[in-house]
Amino acid sequence: MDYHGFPFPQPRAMDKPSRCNNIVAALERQFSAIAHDARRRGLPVAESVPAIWAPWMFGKWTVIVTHPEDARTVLTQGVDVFDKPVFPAAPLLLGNSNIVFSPHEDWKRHRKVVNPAFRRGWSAAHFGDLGQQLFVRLDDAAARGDAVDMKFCMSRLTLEAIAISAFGEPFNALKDANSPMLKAFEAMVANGMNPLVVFARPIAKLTPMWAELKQQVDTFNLHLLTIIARKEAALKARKASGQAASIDDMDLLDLLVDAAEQEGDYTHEDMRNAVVFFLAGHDTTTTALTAAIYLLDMHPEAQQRARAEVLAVLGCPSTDLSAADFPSPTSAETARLPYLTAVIKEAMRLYPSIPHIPPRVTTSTVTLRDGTTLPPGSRIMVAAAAMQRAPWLWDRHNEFDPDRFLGIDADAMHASAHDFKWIPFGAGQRVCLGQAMAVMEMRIVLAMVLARYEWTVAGDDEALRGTPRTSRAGMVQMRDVQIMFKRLA
Ligand code: HEM
Repeated sequence: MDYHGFPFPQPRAMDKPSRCNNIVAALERQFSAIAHDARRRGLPVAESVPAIWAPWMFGKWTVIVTHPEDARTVLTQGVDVFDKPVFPAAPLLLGNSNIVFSPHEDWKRHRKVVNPAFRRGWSAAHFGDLGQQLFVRLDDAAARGDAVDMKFCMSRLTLEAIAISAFGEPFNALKDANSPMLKAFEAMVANGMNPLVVFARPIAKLTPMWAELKQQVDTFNLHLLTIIARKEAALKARKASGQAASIDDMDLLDLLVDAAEQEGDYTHEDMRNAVVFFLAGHDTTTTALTAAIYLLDMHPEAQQRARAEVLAVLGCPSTDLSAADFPSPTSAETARLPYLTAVIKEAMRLYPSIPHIPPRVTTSTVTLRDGTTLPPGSRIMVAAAAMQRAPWLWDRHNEFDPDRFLGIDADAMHASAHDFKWIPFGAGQRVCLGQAMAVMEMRIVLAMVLARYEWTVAGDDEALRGTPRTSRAGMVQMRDVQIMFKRLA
């Protein structure tokens, strides 16, 4: 079958994403609508998740693949076959050039500068400290018998993780609800990620929200520029005193400042776009952590098994210890938690934070697994969410079963270890840069929570029935997951 940009069935009856609360239901409805439309046109239809289909998205036909072999082709071929197109996601927040959405040529510049910060590993103690800060909130809620909004708590924690680990500056997101940096960030993101702003900018520009958003971006940038100015002054002072700055002592923002200082082709504007790291690493990790906590309640035997593994590694710390004295796993200890790691992988399989890997565009003619030929300039996306729940790829595809990952090297988070059917972090050259950070953060925080509490889901009705609400648009976010924590005896 040849694809020249028009003969694919347009899923006219497709649900509008904004009306779907649940990603599984949304995907099922989308696929059945597409299948119905294709059958009406006499086209062959796969009986479950289609391996390839092409809806009309953002003003263009977009080929979507859900077969692991096609995923491998799309994500691992070089720039001479696939590139990332300029994808104007949240341009007001991210500017026109950034590491996540820029095409190859521009991306290389960004990646070269930030690579060292992500290569040298992360401080387990930082994440342990965040776990202790989280305990203060959870202890308090447990003592009062209050439910905790899990997404809210995890969202604060993951924001703080990036602020400290990558930028060396706390937001105080867990400690201080009125932290200026936190408030500026949350206000900016709420408007900046609004579907109207992301998908229908010309209309958004006509609304008061646009002016408000511009104001919020300015406020956040001002905070960021203040930090940058401090870093620049420190760098200059260090150089003036003849001390060479070692890359090992520099955080992500130090590296960006240094690159801008050395001029080259790295600019102040690029540096300010560092906000992309907050956006890339914050909601994504929040969803994975919230999903894991939720699923561990719905499956008490898995919660107990994960806890037993953690306690064996941590040596059964007394639950009477204060939050500040509670131990956290070291980096080496996190590598001894295979079952917990399998739980994280299974949570990310069922609720991938990024359901469709950002689009690629063909730079030469490409033939897909079933013989479909795509001419240069075709837009294509890999549907991670659909693939990770496809019944023809997974046994009991909608069930939570961490054991399915135990036969695989526990640390293997790359797609090739899973034959490309598990790809929550993407794959190939543009694979998630923050993967190692996110995995370490999730293992440490979940291990600490398991060692101090047991928990149950409280409300809402859909969550109690096993289908927590998830938000729409481009990312999966868990909503209304209310949890009651109880300190372990
Ligand atoms: C569970 C957490 C996370 C998930 C599921 C996730 C997922 C992803 C995915 C699917 C991509 C796109 C890959 C592609 O286009 O092929 C990506 C890219 C990226 N992520 Fe993550 N991410 C997570 C956490 C983080 C964190 C904590 C950071 C940094 C603080 C981060 C930074 C990035 C960056 C910089 C890119 C662009 C990489 C490039 O193109 O060179 N991510 N992530």
